[in-house]
Amino acid sequence: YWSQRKRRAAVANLPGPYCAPLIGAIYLMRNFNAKSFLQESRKHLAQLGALQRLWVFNRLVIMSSDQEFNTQLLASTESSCLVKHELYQLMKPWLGNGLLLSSGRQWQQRRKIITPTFHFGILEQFVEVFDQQSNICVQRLAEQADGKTAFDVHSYVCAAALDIIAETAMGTKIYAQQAKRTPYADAVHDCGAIIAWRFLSIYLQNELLFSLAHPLLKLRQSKLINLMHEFTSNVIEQRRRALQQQQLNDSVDELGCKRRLALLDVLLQSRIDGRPLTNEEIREEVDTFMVAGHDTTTSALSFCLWLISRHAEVQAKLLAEILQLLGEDRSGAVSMRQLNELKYMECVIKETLRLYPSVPVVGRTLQADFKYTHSKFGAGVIPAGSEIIMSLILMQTDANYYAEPELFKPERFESSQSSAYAPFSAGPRNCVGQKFAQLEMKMLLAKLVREFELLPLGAHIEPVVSIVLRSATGFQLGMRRRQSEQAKNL
Ligand code: HEM
Repeated sequence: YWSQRKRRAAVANLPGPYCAPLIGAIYLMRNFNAKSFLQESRKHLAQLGALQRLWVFNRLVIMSSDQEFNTQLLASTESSCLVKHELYQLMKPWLGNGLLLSSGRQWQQRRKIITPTFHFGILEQFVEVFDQQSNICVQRLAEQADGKTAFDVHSYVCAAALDIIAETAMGTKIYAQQAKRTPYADAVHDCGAIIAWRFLSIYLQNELLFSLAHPLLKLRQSKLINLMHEFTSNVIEQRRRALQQQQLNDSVDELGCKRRLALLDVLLQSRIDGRPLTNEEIREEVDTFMVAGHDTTTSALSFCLWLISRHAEVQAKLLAEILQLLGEDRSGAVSMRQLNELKYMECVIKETLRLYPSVPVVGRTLQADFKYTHSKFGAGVIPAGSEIIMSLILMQTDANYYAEPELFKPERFESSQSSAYAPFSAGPRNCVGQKFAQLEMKMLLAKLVREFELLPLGAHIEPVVSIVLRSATGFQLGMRRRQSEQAKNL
């Protein structure tokens, strides 16, 4: 237990904004909304530096886009450093104790059974699904590819990403790309926007005050959550029935190898503390993975396609690599080995996630004192109970870590990688779907760029912070079908 005086003394070495008696720096939040958040945070970074302390009433908050501090905290394996920030609890009615929100023993046990379901061998089985669903995405986009009309690519990518996560991790087809509407994806979008709005307002973070001040919005949030839960319960039910009918768990593939079980199959069969997971526990994970598994990759791919459409030289280099490694035959399946060879594409994806990390900010609440060392501030201790907000987006676009940080230059990743780079977070609570996401994004990008020329048409992006990063103007671009090299030479 630290007295208020000792807590103040512990962080006296760090700069911070003016904090008024009793209320602290709460006045700063009046300028924050989804649109202004990035700009405002950049302003504070420029004024006070990458590592700051501030007080909100008696809460001590450390704001860090500092590479040294973030690296040490994220890498820590102490369980006291692995608990998510209180604000994540706003997502609890939606995601329950799924992997993203849970902590302590519960998180540890679940992470242990879930991590192997994203093992290399399983991902290899998924590549076929990535391939087929990407082909459908290409077919759908062909209708837009008139070479002159700007359109928003987000909903196309989103439907493909939804189909992919459902068919791979959940073993269930949901046909989002064939449907006229995707109510589940719309609900994710709307509910995410409400929660992100609440993140930025102190009084709305309180469940009771939110209900009293905005009863209709609270009702809407509950309805959206019910809709999403119904959807995920259906996915589970479908898979449960399929498992019962076909005994898929014992099945072997055509080479006689035992089929590796995907996430939902494992959840349906696992035992924790000697008992199977309850329906509710399974649904929490399915909710978590359905949303974390499609919304993030949709954001990354949308930004990536938009950036490629605005950088002709990057597009040309990318196309050359795709044609060299995958060839021109668009009917053949693309393998995991081929995807792994697409090294320039890897740089394009990395550079996109540097500028526009799908999860721009992550937060923790320290359960014990955290000791750090810093080249400027020396050795220090952040007291237990402090809240840590780590801005990945500010860290990755800081001129102290990157030359010309605002420019899209995939080549910067060809030689070395800065340690001020963590779009998938790092350490024990890093993204469990990182490899999955990279392969999925490579497949979609390879197919789309091989088939279409991406054209710089329509509005500029306007990044806004929701739970994942979005753009207020959407992701507008044009597309034109490429003629094959052979046809051009005739
Ligand atoms: C471009 C794509 C993606 C990005 C940039 C991304 C980023 C991240 C980040 C930054 C975190 C840490 C969050 C925090 O500390 O609060 C995280 C956690 C997580 N991600 Fe991803 N993610 C991506 C794709 C995926 C995919 C495809 C899946 C599932 C298949 C997934 C599942 C998860 C889960 C379950 C966690 C929580 C892990 C834990 O706390 O143990 N993510 N992701």
